[in-house]
Amino acid sequence: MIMGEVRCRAPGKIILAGEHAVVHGSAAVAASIALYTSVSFRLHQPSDNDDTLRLHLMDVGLDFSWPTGRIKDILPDSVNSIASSPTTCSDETIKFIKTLVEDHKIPESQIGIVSGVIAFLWLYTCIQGNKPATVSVSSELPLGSGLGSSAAFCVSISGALLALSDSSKVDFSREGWVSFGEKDQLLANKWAFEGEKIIHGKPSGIDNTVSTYGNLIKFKSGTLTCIKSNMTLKMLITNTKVGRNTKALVAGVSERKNRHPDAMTSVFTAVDSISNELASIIQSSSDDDLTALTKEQKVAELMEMNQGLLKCMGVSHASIEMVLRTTLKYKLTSKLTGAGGGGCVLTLLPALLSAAVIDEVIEELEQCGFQCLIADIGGNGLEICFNGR
Ligand SMILES: Nc1ncnc2c1ncn2[C@@H]1O[C@H](COP(=O)(O)OP(=O)(O)O)[C@@H](O)[C@H]1O
Ligand SMILES: C[C@@](O)(CCOP(=O)(O)O)CC(=O)O
Ligand SMILES: [Mg+2]
Repeated sequence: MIMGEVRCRAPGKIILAGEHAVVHGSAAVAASIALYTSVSFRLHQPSDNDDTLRLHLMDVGLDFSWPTGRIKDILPDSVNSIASSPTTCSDETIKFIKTLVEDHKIPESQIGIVSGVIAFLWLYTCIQGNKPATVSVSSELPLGSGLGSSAAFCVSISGALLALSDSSKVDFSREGWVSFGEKDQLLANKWAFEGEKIIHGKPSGIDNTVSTYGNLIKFKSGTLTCIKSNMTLKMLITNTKVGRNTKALVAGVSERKNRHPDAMTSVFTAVDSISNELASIIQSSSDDDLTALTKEQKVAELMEMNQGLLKCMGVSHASIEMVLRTTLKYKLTSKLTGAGGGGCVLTLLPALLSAAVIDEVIEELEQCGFQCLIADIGGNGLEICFNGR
């Protein structure tokens, strides 16, 4: 068994209702999707004769390396952190970490990656100190598209770093991909939230939570409720491929709230009701086909209402509206998912919708330059696999 090497993976997510409003205390409903970010983490052995921390970001083709002495010089305090006590990176420390990232040239077109590298360095130094190692990250998720790549990045990295930390209680004897134990999940989720703070500015915590725990969840003010559902929920995910940045969109909604506090509070309250109703519909057991049909129609209506309110928040986009119009031609309901401003849109695919119609919709959307996918909803969360087995 190789004790200095581990792989972890964490899924992306879709938000069925409540994005943005959840940052302001409303309920939201989210599900994990079967697209994963994977991290391989290997601690260097003395025989490697390599005293550097290496980070390979395969999706963007960027490689970073820092001599461990340089990390210690720049971040003398965080290397004394305790892996079992997640802590927030101060604005001042972010500036110090930036100087480490600036050791490397990042093309202007990939500047969004800087916040991810800062989050990585914060998590790494807090959990592993300044040990030399090689970390590689690759993802099946499109980055910056509303499917929670930032959370999957932070969760998979936190999981891998914690698994090889000095205080790790992870059971190394298990084979294949296995879930984390309850305590390890809790800790990985807390650290991932700290990473998300660096990338999102003011995250609600829903993305890291659904990525850690998987399944279908309701989330409100930091509290997670698992949703048990026997309803078949099939969603088409359309990526408009319009790039956007969650941090800027979240900040934009807060600014709108500051300008119109009463109106925006009412919008958030309405979203709260929508999420709660959606959660109870998908939770309720349906015994006959008629009930299933009614439930589906209600879900569609709630999605439509939520989309209207997201537009009120200022996070829709011409490309999103284009997807809405296109799917409406087929009497299908869509809403943006994640931060909006471009990114991905969900379309509810009713259980009785024929495969031919689905193909037709996809073809029309792809002719607009969008990319469509249908992913399994509500699978596993953070998982670990030990190499050499
Ligand atoms: N696989 C990855 N490799 C490098 N950075 C990543 C990866 N996944 C996520 N990130 C970081 O997360 C950012 C995208 O997060 P965000 O804007 O919240 O969009 P989303 O979470 O919807 O994909 C990227 O710009 C990068 O900083
Ligand atoms: C807009 C928000 O509700 C979800 C953002 O998701 P994503 O980063 O766009 O995948 C922000 C949050 O809840 O932290
Ligand atoms: Mg994100």
